Amino acid sequence: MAIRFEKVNFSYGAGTTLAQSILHDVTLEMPTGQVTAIVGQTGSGKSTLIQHINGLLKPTSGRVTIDNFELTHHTKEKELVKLRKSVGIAFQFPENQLFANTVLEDVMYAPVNFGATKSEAKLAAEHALTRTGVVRELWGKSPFELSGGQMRRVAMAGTLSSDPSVVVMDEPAAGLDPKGQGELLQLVLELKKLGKTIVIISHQMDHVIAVADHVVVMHEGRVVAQESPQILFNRDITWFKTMKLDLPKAGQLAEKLRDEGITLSRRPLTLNELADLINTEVSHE
Ligand SMILES: Nc1ncnc2c1ncn2[C@@H]1O[C@H](COP(=O)(O)OP(=O)(O)OP(=O)(O)O)[C@@H](O)[C@H]1O
Repeated sequence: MAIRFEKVNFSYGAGTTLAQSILHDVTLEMPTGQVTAIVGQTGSGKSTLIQHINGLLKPTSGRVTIDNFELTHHTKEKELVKLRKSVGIAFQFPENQLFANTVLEDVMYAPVNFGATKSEAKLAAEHALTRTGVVRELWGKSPFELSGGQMRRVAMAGTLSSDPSVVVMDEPAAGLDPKGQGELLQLVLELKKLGKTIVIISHQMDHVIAVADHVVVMHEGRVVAQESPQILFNRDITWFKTMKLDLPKAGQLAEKLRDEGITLSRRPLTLNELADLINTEVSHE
């Protein structure tokens, strides 16, 4: 599913005296079947932007097109059901996404909500939990008994269980240990192989280099770059400083890859390259 933003402006509290203008004239494209990373300093509007992809937020003006669905200020809530089935979002704070009595029930919620029978939903949930590395012993527990990293995996399973064609992840690696981060990046690449369109917000430039085909850079609510990582990471260092991006680390990584003869244009990275990049071990299964 191709995603296109055209001249999107967004204000929280639009039309009130407290209106806060956050997105300014955002025009961008997230290609079908590719991984788009959104980067930018804290408060640049990344989370606000991605909530437009499934209509949780609607543009104050402009429009978002997701395949043939058009989202504008005037789109009615009941029209959004179809869109929400196609677009799954894993939020920045998984604890806000979880609510059911058990892990399994939580992950079954989306498929049931979109019309699956209980047994179909259970199968889908079990599959998603396995895929995100949640061990069976945790399936009967309350999601609120889990560690931060486990909660994130369960929330991710809840996003995947309804098999959306677009998967949006807001800081999915936050709270995961290095091994968990490696597994998460592998999951992103697996989902891409399945043909999904993936949007990932990340502050970690090494992760961006490892998985992204396309990078959107946000600065103070505006898109200031949208290009391949190869082109982006060849920009002048002063540009990254202005955008307050963590370039030193990204720069070193790009340098290291070049030294080792791994060109950024070769996609996907092998598991060894990936492990090396994020300094951890990844499983070869
Ligand atoms: N529900 C809300 N109501 C009012 N203002 C909000 C709301 N959510 C976010 N904001 C404001 O919008 C701006 C952009 O926030 P947003 O969370 O989209 O940025 P971000 O780039 O995702 O930041 P971070 O990297 O810290 O997650 C910030 O100034 C934030 O305070």
